[in-house]
Amino acid sequence: MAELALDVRALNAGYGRVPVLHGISFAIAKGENVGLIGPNGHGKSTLFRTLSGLLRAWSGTVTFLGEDITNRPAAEIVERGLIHVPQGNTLFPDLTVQENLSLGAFAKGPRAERRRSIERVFALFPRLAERRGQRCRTLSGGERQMVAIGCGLMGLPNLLILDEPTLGLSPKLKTDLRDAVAEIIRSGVQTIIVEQDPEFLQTLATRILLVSEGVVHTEISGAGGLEHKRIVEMYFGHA
Ligand SMILES: Nc1ncnc2c1ncn2[C@@H]1O[C@H](COP(=O)(O)OP(=O)(O)OP(=O)(O)O)[C@@H](O)[C@H]1O
Repeated sequence: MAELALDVRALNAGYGRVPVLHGISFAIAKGENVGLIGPNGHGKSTLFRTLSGLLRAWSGTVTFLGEDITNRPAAEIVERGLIHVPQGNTLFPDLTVQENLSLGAFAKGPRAERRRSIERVFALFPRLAERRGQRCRTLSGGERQMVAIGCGLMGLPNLLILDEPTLGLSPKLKTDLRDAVAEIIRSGVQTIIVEQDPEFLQTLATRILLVSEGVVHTEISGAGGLEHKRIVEMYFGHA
């Protein structure tokens, strides 16, 4: 069996007494880029919160690069290179683009690389280089999303989790973002991407998991790209 980047086994978690993840299991090999789709409210974000130490697992295990990280502190999980860019606006609104990016490199290893990493983010998103001194509250939605992904990259991820990166973006910005994520993957960063738009995942993911009712319901894979029709069939039951 291929060496695993991430191995999630029988994971249960939820809020208060309400379960959301119902024993979810899946494994991701090193180098694989995986897409995750599924109906709203079926536990995708909850899964990522649990993987990244923001929510306690009730039972089950999460193994990352061969080490058990179940319920480890979030800061430790980030230092190990499992970095989650959550959905929505999570930037510090009164800090500038550059200040927000710098905070993404708070851990010791990434801190030493901070200057180089910022230049890499600016090369990837030239719009941010032009706006490096601008407060994040005045950025457009698309620019904020770029800063959020940039913050994730500043932490030097081994595995970068992007939770609905295209939410609210225009078709043109979606295309630009897809090109940027493709570039991130080419640079050697493995990704898991949650996305409602199958076209966005088509060229980026080599495997797509459908998460429904807190478990992996079904999956499809395709070397060298996934057929749009197969993704739509998986999602809706027909093309
Ligand atoms: N902080 C919270 N407290 C209580 N319930 C929550 C909390 N966050 C999420 N939930 C509930 O957990 C369930 C799963 O939510 P989650 O955000 O994981 O879904 P999702 O699949 O990511 O959905 P979406 O695609 O809409 O982002 C939903 O019923 C949601 O209302």
